[in-house]
Amino acid sequence: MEDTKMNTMRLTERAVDNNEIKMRARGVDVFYGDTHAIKSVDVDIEDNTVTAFIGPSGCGKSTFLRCLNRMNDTIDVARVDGQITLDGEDIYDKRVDPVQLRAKVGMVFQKPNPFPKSIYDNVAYGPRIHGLAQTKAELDEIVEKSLRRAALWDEAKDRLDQPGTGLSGGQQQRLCIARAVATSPEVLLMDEPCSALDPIATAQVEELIDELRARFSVVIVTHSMQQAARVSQKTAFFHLGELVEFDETTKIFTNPEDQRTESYITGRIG
Ligand SMILES: Nc1ncnc2c1ncn2[C@@H]1O[C@H](COP(=O)(O)OP(=O)(O)OP(=O)(O)O)[C@@H](O)[C@H]1O
Repeated sequence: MEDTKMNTMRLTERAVDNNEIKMRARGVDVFYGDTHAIKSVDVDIEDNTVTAFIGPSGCGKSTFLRCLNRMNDTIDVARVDGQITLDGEDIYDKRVDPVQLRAKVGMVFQKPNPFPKSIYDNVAYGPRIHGLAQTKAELDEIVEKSLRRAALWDEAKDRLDQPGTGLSGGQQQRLCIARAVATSPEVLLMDEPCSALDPIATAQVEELIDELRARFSVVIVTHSMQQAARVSQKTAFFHLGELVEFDETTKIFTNPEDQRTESYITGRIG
C-alpha cells in the first residue's frame, strides 16, 4: 500500500517537471549532535545545469552538498532528516546502496586526493569495482574517454603507468574529475574544487565544468563569488544553515530579493 502510494506520487512529480529536475530536496535538516547545521532546506537541482552554493564560512554549504550523495553517512554524529530524491527516487531509502549512489552522484573534493596508484588505475578504479568493463580494451576505452573529458588526456597519455600523485596540483584535480566521471555519474558534486589551484589551473577547471554541464548536472560549493558568476546558471545563497535565496545566477548577483543576499554579494557580511 505504502509503495503504491509512493509510486503514484513519483509518477505525478515526473509528469509535472518533465524530467528536468535531477535532484529534489525537501525539508532537509542536518544535525551534528546538538548543532543544527542545515535548517529545512528545499532545493531543486536541474539537469545540465551548474548550480553554485555560496555563503559565509560555516553556513552549511559543504554539509548540504554532502547530503546529496550521503557522504554525511560517514560522519558518526551527523543526522539527516527530510527527503532528497534523484530522478524521483528517495536516496535515503534503506534499499539504496550508498556506494552505488556515489557512482551516480560523484564528488570532487577541495584538495586533489588521487589514490597512491598509477594515473590509469586511479581512473579505472570506479569502473572496476562497479564492473563497468568486461574486457581490458573496454576499460582502456573508459579510461581514455574519462581523461579526455577531464581535459587531461594529452598530458597523461604517455605516462598512464606513473603515479597520479606525481602530477601537478591542477593536473591532480583534473585526474580526480576523470576518476569521478569514469563511472558515468549523473550528478557531479564539487566542494571548492579550485581552492588549492593557481589561476591558470582554476581557469582550466572552470572551462571543464562548463563542458561537463552538457552531460551532467554539476553542483559546486565556492567561496569565490566571481567563480559562481562565471561558471553557474543557478545560485543558492546559504546563511546560518538556511537557504536564503535560490535563483538564476544573474538575478542573485544583480537583483537579489533578500537583504542578506545583497549584503553578502556586496561584501557587507561574510
Ligand atoms: N563533522 C562535523 N562535526 C561537527 N560539526 C560539523 C562538522 N562539519 C561541519 N560542522 C558544523 O556545521 C556547520 C556548517 O559547516 P559546513 O562545513 O557545512 O559550512 P560551510 O559553509 O561549508 O563552511 P566553509 O565555507 O568554511 O567550508 C558549522 O557550524 C560547522 O562547525
